Amino acid sequence: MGVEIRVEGLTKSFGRQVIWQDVSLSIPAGEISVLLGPSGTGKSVFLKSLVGLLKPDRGHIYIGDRDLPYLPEHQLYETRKLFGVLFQDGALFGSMNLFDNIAFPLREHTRKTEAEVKRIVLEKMDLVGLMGAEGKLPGEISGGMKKRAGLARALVLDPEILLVDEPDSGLDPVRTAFLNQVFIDLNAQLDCTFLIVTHDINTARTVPDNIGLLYQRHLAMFGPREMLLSSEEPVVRQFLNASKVGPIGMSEEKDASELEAEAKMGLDSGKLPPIPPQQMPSNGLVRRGQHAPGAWCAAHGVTPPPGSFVDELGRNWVDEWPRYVASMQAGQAVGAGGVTPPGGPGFPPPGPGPGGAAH
Ligand SMILES: Nc1ncnc2c1ncn2[C@@H]1O[C@H](COP(=O)(O)OP(=O)(O)OP(=O)(O)O)[C@@H](O)[C@H]1O
Repeated sequence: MGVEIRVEGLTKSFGRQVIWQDVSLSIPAGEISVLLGPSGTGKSVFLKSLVGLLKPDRGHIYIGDRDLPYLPEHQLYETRKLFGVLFQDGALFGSMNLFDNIAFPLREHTRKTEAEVKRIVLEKMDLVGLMGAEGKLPGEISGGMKKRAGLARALVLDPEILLVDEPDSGLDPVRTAFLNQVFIDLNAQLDCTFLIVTHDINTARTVPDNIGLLYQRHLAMFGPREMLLSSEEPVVRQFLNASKVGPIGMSEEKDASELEAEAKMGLDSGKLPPIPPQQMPSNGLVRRGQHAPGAWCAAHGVTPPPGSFVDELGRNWVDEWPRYVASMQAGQAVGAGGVTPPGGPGFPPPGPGPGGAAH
């Protein structure tokens, strides 16, 4: 089922440079969370701290009852086995083919036979859509395939937590969309908590169950996707809508006179854009963290902007969702008499679980 990561009062600096301070949040077990923030706000430092590669100045990172920064070396080593990490470039060994790259952690950290190694590696390669590429070298494959190979390797020890650093870096929008679909499908099939650091606003708006935003050495906000997408908080609003108008400027923060000038010019239309439907697993499985579209807004008395939860075919998924779930529960294949996901493969319907309880 994945495990919860509970962070309390975490602070990190390098020399006199404070990266972030007093960061507290709970990353829910089994769900997908995304961490956003302007460049240089310390997102990668946060990931590295979670996995114990960097030591915070103070604060706690609880995985169950283990407080990671204060574990003795041998317990830290054991606890790290709960994590799979996908680094930006996949971090593959250039001289090894994909099979050996993916098999590496199994051969290093377990006593599995070569037959077992082969079964597990092929299973993970299948999960990320890389069957048939076992013999390729990293230099012979595309950037998207490298990321998927790195992902297969991150999954090979069946982690409870998957940390992903900027999966979209160096990928075109189509490859990014494909990789996002892989994350959604994996999260539906595996018992694993996902934390993805990204700059890609489209990913942040459509993939996660929860969003966090680092800004000016603090965690500006962390919570359910719909909460942040309907937030009027200026930094959150500007970042999630990729707007030039707001407190974030070229050099991270704008001064008061710039903000006043923007306000005078009335550059901000005052309207939030619609909340897009959340991406759905392509195999029709319902993910643990998914909730009925609009459930959070309804539970918290928030009126979503007009057009929220309407797909590009004009269907309102607040209404369509119960029919979709019913067709899944009746065992109908997607599209075969049930409700068809919008846009076909690669852009499945929004989703939540039956009952759609809010966070
Ligand atoms: N090992 C280190 N020693 C000293 N400073 C570091 C170290 N690692 C990171 N930093 C500094 O910490 C700050 C945050 O870096 P980090 O890479 O975490 O930012 P980021 O939010 O991931 O940025 P981006 O979105 O551009 O990747 C930067 O100023 C960086 O130079």
